[in-house]
Amino acid sequence: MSVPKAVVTDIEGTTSSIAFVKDVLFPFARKHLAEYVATHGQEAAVRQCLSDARTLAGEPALGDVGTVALLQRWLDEDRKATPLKTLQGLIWADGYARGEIKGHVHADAARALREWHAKGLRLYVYSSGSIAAQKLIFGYSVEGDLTPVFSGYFDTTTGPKVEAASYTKIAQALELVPGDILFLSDNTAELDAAKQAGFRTAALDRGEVALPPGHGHPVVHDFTSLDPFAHVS
Ligand SMILES: CSCCC(=O)C(=O)COP(=O)(O)O
Ligand SMILES: [Mg+2]
Repeated sequence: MSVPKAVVTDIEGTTSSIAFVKDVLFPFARKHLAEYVATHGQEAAVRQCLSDARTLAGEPALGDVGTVALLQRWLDEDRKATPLKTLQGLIWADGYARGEIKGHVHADAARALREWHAKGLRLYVYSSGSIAAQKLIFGYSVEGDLTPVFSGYFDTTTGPKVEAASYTKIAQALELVPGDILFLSDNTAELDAAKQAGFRTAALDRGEVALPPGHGHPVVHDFTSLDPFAHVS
């Protein structure tokens, strides 16, 4: 099989540790959510998130305090809801800018992404984190600014990561046939959806969570053992 023309990568559990997202990013957003909404609640982007959250919850009459409580519940449940993800990105922006957060990216992922980019492979991100949040984790990363290696970013505004239609949309946006794109993720439901859309896939098993048995995707433990230039699926 030919070399893929593009790689699309997940973040949490793939380029970056699950522990960083769960133990640093999510608690930071939870801690600052109420204060952020109180301070920025009149800004159009924040009002839109609050309104979208109420619509999504089917509770259009909820006040700001009730909406914050709803968003905190969603955060605790790790709901991949676009208004929550957008707000998280806005809150993290302050943390990154103040130097309170540095984005975790595994050294092997940073090294490989830079090498693949230098060799001309087109690289994209598809994460449930908002596009703004994706640019922050890679822009303020412990491995330096990785944003120059990426040609584009996709988030839940393209669609849920567990639906094949989302990957079809990404392939159309990249103007590539799905079989020319390799998708990397630690989540086999996402990999199944990508495979259903015709993408090539590889599962990252970094040992933080067990992959379900019998998923059928090629498995690698880090990016070092992943060579898209020799990839066969
Ligand atoms: C952009 S870093 C925060 C990631 C995040 O919010 C999340 O829900 C993880 O989603 P992923 O699709 O990267 O597993
Ligand atoms: Mg993931």
